[in-house]
Amino acid sequence: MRIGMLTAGGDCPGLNAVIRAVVRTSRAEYDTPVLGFEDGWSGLVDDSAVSLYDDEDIDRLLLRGGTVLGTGRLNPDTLRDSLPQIKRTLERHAIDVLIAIGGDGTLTAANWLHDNGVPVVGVPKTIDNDVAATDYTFGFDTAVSVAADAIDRLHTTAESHERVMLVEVMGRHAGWIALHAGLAAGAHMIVIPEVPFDIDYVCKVMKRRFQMGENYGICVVAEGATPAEGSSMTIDEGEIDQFGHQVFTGVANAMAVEIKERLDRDVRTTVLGHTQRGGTPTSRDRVLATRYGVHAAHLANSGKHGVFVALRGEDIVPLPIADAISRLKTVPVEMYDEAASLFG
Ligand SMILES: Nc1ncnc2c1ncn2[C@@H]1O[C@H](COP(=O)(O)OP(=O)(O)OP(=O)(O)O)[C@@H](O)[C@H]1O
Ligand SMILES: O=P(O)(O)OC[C@H]1O[C@](O)(CO)[C@@H](O)[C@@H]1O
Ligand SMILES: [Mg+2]
Repeated sequence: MRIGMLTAGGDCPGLNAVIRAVVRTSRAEYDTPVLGFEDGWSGLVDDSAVSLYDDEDIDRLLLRGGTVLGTGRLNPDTLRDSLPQIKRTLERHAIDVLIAIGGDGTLTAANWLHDNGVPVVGVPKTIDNDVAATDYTFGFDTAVSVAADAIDRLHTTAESHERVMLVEVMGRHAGWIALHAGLAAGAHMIVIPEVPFDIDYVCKVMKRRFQMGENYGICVVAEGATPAEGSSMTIDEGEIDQFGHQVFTGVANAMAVEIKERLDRDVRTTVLGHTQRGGTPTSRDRVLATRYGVHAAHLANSGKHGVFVALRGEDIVPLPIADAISRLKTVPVEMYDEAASLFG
């Protein structure tokens, strides 16, 4: 038995903890060698591989952010056209099963490989927390903690300068980071992709704060938020990049211009960007990533394929990869409405 492993899509804290857990479990309990493919799916297409040993270096990966295997995105058509090369790479290294660690996109590719006769086990990662059928993906807790810490710090400077502060966080289609970080740090307004916003309403919420005697306001905005149809604001739609993702044009900055004009207040924007994906994982993410890695290793070593590891309550369970990609897990409107009770 030989295991192949790769990380694909955006990086996130906890990827190295999965790698460590897979290697340690496979070597210690099954004496199975693990080979890493570098830089996402490209490593499999171009045969860029590295042996992973159960040594001190691997053990110390628990705390380290990013991924020692490297990651990246590859045009989905290029990937699909490369099936013969991928199969050749796997045969060359006598790989019996591939562990693919990634988000909805990576798991879509993993499922396609499985349908094409490649044994695959999936591990759900992403700061976006948008993978269906699992309660949480690792990376999310760290991203929320980074964003909440940043918002905490903005309260005092916003108050000192009597400003409206817009904080743009990641979240292409799902507003999980915005919702959780906004709630955790007491934001006065939260805007998410699932609920198109009305800029007049955002201004009304901020204005009400000033009328009540407060002198500042904080609004958290997910990068993928869009104005409601027919509302009095539009934003430029970015093009689709070579990996199939829309390029964002800066929704928070666009909102800032509108808010400044309408409220005649000082407005500032903070875009947290990739700080949310960097650095050491929180304890919660270390534990989740480690548990995912241990379970993925057991599944791979016992010949269970076409499944991914999912967190359901306190348990890690194997589910068909198809369940993970059946839909994007977005914030339910009722959950957003809970948060909306605190707006203003
Ligand atoms: N429909 C698809 N068919 C084949 N391959 C795909 C498909 N979707 C994504 N992939 C492959 O998986 C890679 C990673 O996907 P994507 O960029 O969506 O990130 P992800 O895994 O969802 O992680 P994250 O959202 O956290 O960045 C893509 O670059 C592409 O190579
Ligand atoms: O690192 P890149 O390619 O700029 O990707 C950014 C995207 O990746 C994510 O961090 C994870 O999918 C999204 O929240 C964000 O839109
Ligand atoms: Mg994704």
